[in-house]
Amino acid sequence: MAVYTEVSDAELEAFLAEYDIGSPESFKGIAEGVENSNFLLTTDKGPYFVTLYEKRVDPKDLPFFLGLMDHLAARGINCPQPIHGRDGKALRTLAGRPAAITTFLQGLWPRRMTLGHCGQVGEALAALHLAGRDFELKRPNALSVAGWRPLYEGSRHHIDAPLAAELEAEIDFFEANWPSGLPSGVIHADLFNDNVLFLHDKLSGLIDFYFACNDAFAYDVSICLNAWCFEPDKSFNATKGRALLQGYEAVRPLGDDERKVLPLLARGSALRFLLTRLYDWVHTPPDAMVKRKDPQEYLAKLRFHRGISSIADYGL
Ligand SMILES: Nc1ncnc2c1ncn2[C@@H]1O[C@H](COP(=O)(O)OP(=O)(O)O)[C@@H](O)[C@H]1O
Ligand SMILES: N[C@@H](CCOP(=O)(O)O)C(=O)O
Repeated sequence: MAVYTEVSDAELEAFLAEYDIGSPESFKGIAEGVENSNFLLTTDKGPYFVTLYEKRVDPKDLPFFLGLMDHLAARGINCPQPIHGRDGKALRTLAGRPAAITTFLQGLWPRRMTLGHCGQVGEALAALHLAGRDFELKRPNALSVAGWRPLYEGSRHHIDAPLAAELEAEIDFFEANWPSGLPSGVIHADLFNDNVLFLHDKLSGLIDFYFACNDAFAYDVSICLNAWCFEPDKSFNATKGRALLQGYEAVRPLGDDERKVLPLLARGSALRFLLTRLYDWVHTPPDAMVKRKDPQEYLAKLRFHRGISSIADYGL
């Protein structure tokens, strides 16, 4: 259960008075989620999604995230659209936290990922990359290579020496070999299966833009290959990988420069999620409200990609 902040009736009433979205009928905490407190608000005009931004979201990034959702929604991307109050503002304060209301998207995220999901995710990712090209605000990727060593340093005393040596060698390698000059723009940076909604097997929404930033498009593709194209036994499913890439390239073909470095990027993105999961694993008390995600899953992916030298080796 991840509702960190309780909202009193009086606080909710004062907050909603700023909007023109009808009279509230119910306001329920949403158990899923890790970072923020989320609520389903139903008014006589329909359902809305209310988020109170908790400590891990830097308030200075909120104009980027909310502005991006506005921008993408205006360009036809199915993502939560921030609701603006009568004063024009989408961001205000509720129960002492920065808070916003967005549209509520129908659909469920898939627990089992199919070929059909992978193709649609590829298409949606490319559409997002194209739609974000003229977004004016910028946000550097705080979890790119420069952010990896601090995560490792904060975790190293909790892991065994061989694993520490392996991770340190990976970070040394990437600090010296991270590709630059790739086609870049706004990326989602966390498009995992729990951030994509489907309705009757058709993609109905992309959510959770709170890691979005400016970085290489191909890096975002590599994040999706890792998140969508491995099986529970940790094996890579090349058929799913092909479906994802074909979906992506139907909308935005990858350049030769991007294809060449995809294995390196996939290894890097595996390390990025391994390190954040490891950091959370050792710093989140076992009785905390949130379920910790398994770092081992991403260690296996990292090791897999380390053995790959070209995109053809994946069977793609
Ligand atoms: N705009 C939305 N419309 C409908 N459901 C949503 C919306 N945004 C998020 N959700 C639901 O809430 C859950 C938690 O949202 P998420 O943004 O992933 O939270 P967190 O950032 O706290 O991890 C998602 O798994 C999804 O089911
Ligand atoms: N997708 C990341 C964790 C980020 O959590 P989210 O609920 O905000 O998507 C992972 O799997 O490690």
